[in-house]
Amino acid sequence: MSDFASDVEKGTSHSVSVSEILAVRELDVDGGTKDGRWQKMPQKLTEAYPYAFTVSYVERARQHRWRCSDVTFHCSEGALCQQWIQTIREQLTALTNRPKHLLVYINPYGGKQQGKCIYEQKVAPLFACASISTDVIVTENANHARDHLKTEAELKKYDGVVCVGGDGMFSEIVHGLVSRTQRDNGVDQNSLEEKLVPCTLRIGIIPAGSTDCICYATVGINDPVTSALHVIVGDSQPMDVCSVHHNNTFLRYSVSLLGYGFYGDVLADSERKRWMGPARYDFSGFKTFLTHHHYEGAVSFLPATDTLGTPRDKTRCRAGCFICQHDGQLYSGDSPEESKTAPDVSDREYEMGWGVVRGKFLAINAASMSCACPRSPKGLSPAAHLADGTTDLILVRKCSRFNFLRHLLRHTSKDDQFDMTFVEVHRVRRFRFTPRHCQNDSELDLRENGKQLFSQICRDHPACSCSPAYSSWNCDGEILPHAAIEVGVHCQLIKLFARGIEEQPLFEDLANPPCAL
Ligand SMILES: CCCCCCCCCCCCC/C=C/[C@@H](O)[C@H](CO)NC(=O)CCCCCCCCCCCCCCC
Ligand SMILES: Nc1ncnc2c1ncn2[C@@H]1O[C@H](COP(=O)(O)OP(=O)(O)OP(=O)(O)O)[C@@H](O)[C@H]1O
Ligand SMILES: [Ca+2]
Repeated sequence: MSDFASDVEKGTSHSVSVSEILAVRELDVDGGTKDGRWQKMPQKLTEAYPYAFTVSYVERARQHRWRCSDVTFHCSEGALCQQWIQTIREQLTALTNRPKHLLVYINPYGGKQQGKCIYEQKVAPLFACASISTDVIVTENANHARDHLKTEAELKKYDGVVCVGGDGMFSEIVHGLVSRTQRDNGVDQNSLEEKLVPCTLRIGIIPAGSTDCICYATVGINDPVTSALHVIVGDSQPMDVCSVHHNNTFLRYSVSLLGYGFYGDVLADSERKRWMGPARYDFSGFKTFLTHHHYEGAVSFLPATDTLGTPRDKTRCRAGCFICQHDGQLYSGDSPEESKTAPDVSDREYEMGWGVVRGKFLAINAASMSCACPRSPKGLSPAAHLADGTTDLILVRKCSRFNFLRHLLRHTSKDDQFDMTFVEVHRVRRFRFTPRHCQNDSELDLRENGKQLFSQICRDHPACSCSPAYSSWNCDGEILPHAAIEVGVHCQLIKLFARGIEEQPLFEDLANPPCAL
């Protein structure tokens, strides 16, 4: 290496794994790169080493943030410089997991309405630097991306689909891709017993929404540059998907939260206040907390008795998670065949052993992943796993406002939100909810009439303590049209351009090195 000088200070060594190199580009002797970028170089250096190339690579910063950094190598011989560039390019080409052509959907109205600007300023230049070509669609209405993926998109052309937006936009992509995959494979989504076919295309999320909880749980932060870099290096994170049915009819898919009672009411109220932006959830949350409605019904569930983890574990789902690598299964040997026997919702042997809980509930939540977000850094179910084939069913029984507030507050501290007499949590593969007053198919009419009646009464008598008979299900931020639902978890149905949250203790130490004498 004596013919080279790097612009990394002499004496410090720095190694970057090829898998985290984003691109390599040649520099002109005058300091300009062949791709038009310009870089200032000291004159002495250019005289001694007139040839140079720059390597762009992933650098880790605080709180799971990734940044694109450059290091330039100067060289005295042109042929040697070319050889290095060529070799690095060959190494990068050999990385087959990296996407080359992506389909990008931008929601211009999500979150703070910054989607387009975020993509153009922060993400597109990185994709270009990594030689990724894109077809970009700015959505014109809700469900544009879902319907395009479902029916029109020429999926064979792409190595992945990227959405710029929030959890709602991600949900559109999931619905489009999963439905398309089932249709192409002749699978009927209406049957809860059918084993769904996993999607082959990976999904990237460039966060530009209000909650971005999928990004938090899969990357550790909602930062557009970090997410773009995870796409470029071709990361892959499998994820469970819940299917939600009503009377053997498919309603929706869910990947994060299915919430009835508190979170359903917060969402229903907040939808009318979209103009407030992300603050609508805090406003409606406060209002819903004060109304303190409870709902009566029965929850039946199939516990995941054969699973490796529990919702009260201290360990967390992190990059390379052992539990997710084994589909959450307890298995006795190392044979790959054995580890592939993950039960899906279609397995009949699991028909036995259902549990039932009846009562009055303030909230019924099913968290398929932690649902960590800035409002609750550890999430609704801190020990939930991204890809173990289960969801954590959290039942919060009717209790005083004071106790419910204590429970909510624990989502923001280290204290255990499940360690309360009125809260129970079960790790399940499947569950059903039947509201108390639901007896026949006219539930929806009853629900709508009942809701209107009660909301009228409560508007007229704001201080009254009556609770309406029905709440709504919050399904990843969308309201479901039915209260009675049946839910099944489909293990690892989709894959994201992510790797799970990386443990970071080493970085924190390096960033604040101890003083040397
Ligand atoms: C006292 C403070 C307690 C704070 C407790 C906060 C717990 C927050 C847990 C958030 C869980 C988010 C789950 C993610 C669901 C997403 O699929 C979905 C789509 O993006 N987002 C929402 O539905 C958006 C749901 C947003 C829900 C926000 C709830 C805010 C509650 C505020 C309660 C205030 C009580 C104050 C009493 C003085
Ligand atoms: N062009 C559009 N016009 C109106 N709505 C759209 C458009 N494109 C997408 N949508 C819808 O906007 C909804 C909200 O978008 P998105 O998820 O990006 O932001 P958000 O709701 O602010 O964030 P979060 O879901 O994280 O809370 C989605 O459900 C999506 O279906
Ligand atoms: Ca899960």
